[in-house]
Parts: sequence; structure tokens; C-alpha cells
Amino acid sequence: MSSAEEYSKGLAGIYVAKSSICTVGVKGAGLNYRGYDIKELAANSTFEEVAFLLIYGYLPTEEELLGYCRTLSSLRDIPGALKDCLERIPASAHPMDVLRTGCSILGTLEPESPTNNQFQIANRLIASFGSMLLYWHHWVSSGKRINCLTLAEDSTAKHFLKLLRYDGQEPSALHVRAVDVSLILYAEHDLAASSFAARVTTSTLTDFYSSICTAIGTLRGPLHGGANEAAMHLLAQYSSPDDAESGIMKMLAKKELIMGFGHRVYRNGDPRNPIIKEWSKRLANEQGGNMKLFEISERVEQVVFREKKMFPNLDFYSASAYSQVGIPTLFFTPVFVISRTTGWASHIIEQRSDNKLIRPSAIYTGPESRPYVPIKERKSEKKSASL
Ligand SMILES: CC(=O)SCCNC(=O)CCNC(=O)[C@H](O)C(C)(C)COP(=O)(O)OP(=O)(O)OC[C@H]1O[C@@H](n2cnc3c(N)ncnc32)[C@H](O)[C@@H]1OP(=O)(O)O
Ligand SMILES: O=C([O-])CC(=O)C(=O)O
Repeated sequence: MSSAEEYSKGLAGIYVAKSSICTVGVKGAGLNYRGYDIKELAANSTFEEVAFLLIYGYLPTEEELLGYCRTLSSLRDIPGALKDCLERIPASAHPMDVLRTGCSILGTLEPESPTNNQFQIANRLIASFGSMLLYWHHWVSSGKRINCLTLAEDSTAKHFLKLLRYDGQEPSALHVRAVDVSLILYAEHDLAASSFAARVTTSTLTDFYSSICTAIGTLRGPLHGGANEAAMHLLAQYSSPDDAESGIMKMLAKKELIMGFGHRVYRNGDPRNPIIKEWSKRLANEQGGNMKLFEISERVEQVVFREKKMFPNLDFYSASAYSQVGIPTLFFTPVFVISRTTGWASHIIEQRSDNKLIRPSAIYTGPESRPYVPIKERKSEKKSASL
């Protein structure tokens, strides 16, 4: 039993679970998914392979992978009742709220049961989050009811890009692979706030969808997954690397946070950053790429390192990479959802396999015990204008 003296704000440095899913910043192990180095996975595997690895615990054979890809393809369409609900969500809604809501509605239509188990729901959500988002997007932006199915052999990345553009054109192989690699990088990160939140929810023995809704809501904030969107808003303000340098210097002088920098666990760099940065540069060098955006990003990286010795996390160069493949800024964090559902699912499955209610304690700092004051004898203690 730990004591009040061992309290750690934000649970920093506190171990609260045993997990066999992933290592983050462990000396000598860096970032591994079930023992496999992220660099090797990003260079050689596909998102579907990594999803299988995380959910089922081992790398699939060729035949198993083929079967898994077929399963995901068969789960991409969404029920009519869900489409009806999506059509009622306003165009002004944040796309993360659309996914959180879509997940919740699917949970009412296809609830967890012995015939719809945790593995089936995990795959259903991985396969259909892109469909939910883009069905809503095309409806609210142009009144179009899209067909959420693309070719059976399309990967998750290709399905997403095809539905996003919906112009009948094939997305380039480079764009598809860039998104595929980013999905691999985003898939899992041990007890990041959203996965921890999912485990807390799971620990009450609730249903699978509730845990995923919790995780989406937690990922949405700019200190976590929402940082990729926030980083893009920041970069978009600058017209040149010099302009970016003076803007960042002003922010640092005011002690403002630079989104996409810093990390709770990594102290000397995020191992995913060089990989996504290389992809962002590669996209910038291609026809239609945005070299200026890459150069602005690189200058921001140099200035933040020079001034604060802080390094970019995965969210920073994901912003310029996603922007260059034509993903709208507001969809950056939803793409993170599609990928991280694999990690969340593996945490939900693991938590359930050896469950204990997660219920830590707080150090009480409120008033001493005091007598109840009858309402007629009370004087207002109001401190702020809002009630
Ligand atoms: C995929 C992901 O979710 S990765 C994380 C994405 N989030 C972001 O990029 C948001 C920006 N970054 C941050 O806010 C933080 O670095 C976090 C939330 C990621 C980690 O936070 P913590 O581990 O609590 O670090 P903490 O806030 O204690 O930072 C230590 C110091 O560095 C400063 N610092 C940390 N990150 C930043 C930043 N991005 N910009 C400016 N200063 C920063 C803090 O203000 C703090 O300064 P202080 O000691 O003078 O108070
Ligand atoms: O681990 C964290 O705190 C955040 C992070 O990098 C991730 O979720 O990928």
C-alpha cells in the first residue's frame, strides 16, 4: 500500500499494471509491440499485420493475414440506422465527437454478446471508423450518401483515402503507404492516457463499446492525440521558416506550449519521430508535396530544441505528413482513432483477462469537518460569477 507521501501528480512514474503488449522508453527496448521493434514494423509490415499482432498476440502467417484482411473488408459498411444518426449530427461537430457518437450508436445496434464478442467488435470498429467519419463528412459537406465499400483487397489506409476523396481515382501508392506507416506508428503506446482510461472503464466490467468511447474522449484533448491537429493549426499560421522562428520565440517567451513537442515518458526523443519525419520529407519531395510546410516544421523543431532541448513527438510531423496526403486537419485525430483502436482493444482484452477494479485514492485537501448550516441561516460563499 503506498502512502500519501508517495503521491505523484498525473501518476507520473507510477506503475499501475503489468502488460505484455508494448514497451515505451524501456532502456534497451525502445518502442516494441509484443517484442517487435517499431522501426522494423514500420519498414516491413502493414497496419493489418500490426493490428493482428496487437489483438491476437502474434504475427500472422500469410494465410492468417489474408483471412484477417478479408474479415476487415467485410466489416467496412455501416448499418442504415447508424447512417440515419450520422446524418443528424451537425456539420459544426468535431469529427472526434462524430466517432465517439458513432461508436456509441453501433453499441446499441450490435451490442456485445456471446455471438458478438470482444474480438469481433474490435475488428468491426477498426474496419468501420473510417466509414462512419467519411459517411458523415460527405453528407454534411455536400449532401452525398456515399457507398462505404471499396474493393475487398483495399487496405485500411487505401479504404480511408478512397472514401475521403470519393472521386473514383486511385490514391497514389506513396500516399497509401504513408498513411499505412502512420497507422503502424500510432497503433499502441502502453498506458497513454486514452489506453489507461479504457482500462479504468473496462475494470468495472462494462461493455467493450463503453471503453472505446472513453478512450476516444480522452484521445481528443490536445495534450494527447489532439496535438496533431493543434500542431497543424500552429504550422498553418506561418508563411516561412523565418516567420515560424519569430512566432515560436514569442510563444516560448510567453511560456506557451508548443503542440507536438515533449513527452511524459521519452526523455531523449520519440523513436517514432524520425520515421514520420522521413515520410513527411519524402512526401514534400514528390510532385504535389509541400516543401515549404516541411521546412517550416523543421525550423520549428530546430528552434524548440535550441531553446528548450525539447524534441518532437509523433504528433508533430504527422501533421505535415497528413496535410500533404490531403487529409483535412480536423480528421488528423480521427485517423489516430482508427489506428489506436488496435491498442485500446488489446488493453481491454488484457485488463479483462486479469481484472481488478481500478480505483486509486486521493489525498483530501478540502475543509475540516464542519456542522451543516440550515438554508435560512446560510450566507453565500459564492466565489465566481457563474453558477
Ligand atoms: C501521441 C501523443 O499523445 S504525444 C503527446 C502529445 N501532446 C503534445 O504534444 C502537447 C504538448 N506537450 C505537452 O503538453 C507535454 O510535453 C506532455 C503533456 C506531452 C507531457 O507532459 P508532462 O510529462 O506532464 O510534462 P510537464 O508538463 O511536466 O513538462 C515539463 C516542463 O516542460 C514544459 N513543456 C512540456 N512540454 C512542452 C511543450 N510542448 N511546449 C513548451 N513547454 C513544454 C512544461 O511547461 C514544463 O515546464 P516547467 O517545468 O517550467 O513547468
Ligand atoms: O504515451 C503517451 O503518453 C502518448 C503517446 O505518445 C501515444 O499515445 O502515442
